[in-house]
Amino acid sequence: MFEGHDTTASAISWALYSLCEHPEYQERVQAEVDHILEGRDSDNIEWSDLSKMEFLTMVIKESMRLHCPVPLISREITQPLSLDGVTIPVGTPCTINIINVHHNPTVWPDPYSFKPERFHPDNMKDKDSYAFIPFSAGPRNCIGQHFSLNEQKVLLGRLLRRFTFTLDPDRTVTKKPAAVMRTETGMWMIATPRTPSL
Ligand code: HEM
Repeated sequence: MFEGHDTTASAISWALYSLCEHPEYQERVQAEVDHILEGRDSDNIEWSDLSKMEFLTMVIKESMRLHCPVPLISREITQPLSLDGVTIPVGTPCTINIINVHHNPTVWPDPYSFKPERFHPDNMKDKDSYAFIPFSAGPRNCIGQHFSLNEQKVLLGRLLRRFTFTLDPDRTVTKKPAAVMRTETGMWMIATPRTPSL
């Protein structure tokens, strides 16, 4: 359940949260989805639509950078590791804090701001491949990452086609890092139906 369900549920929730905080980006995603579905008699998102969701993809990645659906992962040192003159012995537990990696200001300027443009391919071409590791990296990285990205695109695309989301002003959203990034008391939103042209 952790890998296949909770992670993607967290990613989708936090992406919607950021889109509530930035209505201009929410409108841009809606315009992209409306454009893709324009003139069709169904809101079904087809396989061939997924690659056209360029801005939504940037939103999803920026949200996973900012909110880190999996906040940290653990490993154990299997061979002596020399780091800045210190040798770390075999058997040492090692935590890779994904939140810190994703908020390093030398790699991600203004790291606490939500800026989907960071993930425009032109802005990513010189980035280190370990700068963005929501799915971990290396031989034991996430086997479901492509599935999850597609699932997020379908879910968010369909939700934003039908509704505009705003945060409930009476409920504060507070992050609670756990095995996945949760909230202290839930993430309350208001979904207002919209009427895009079919
Ligand atoms: C936003 C969604 C997801 C995120 C952020 C995510 C993140 C991760 C991370 C960080 C790891 C490495 C864990 C570690 O080394 O301790 C991992 C491993 C794994 N994930 Fe995902 N995951 C997501 C979705 C999925 C989905 C949808 C599936 C299955 C359909 C999946 C299946 C797995 C499996 C089986 C592993 C273990 C791989 C191994 O140890 O070789 N994940 N995931």
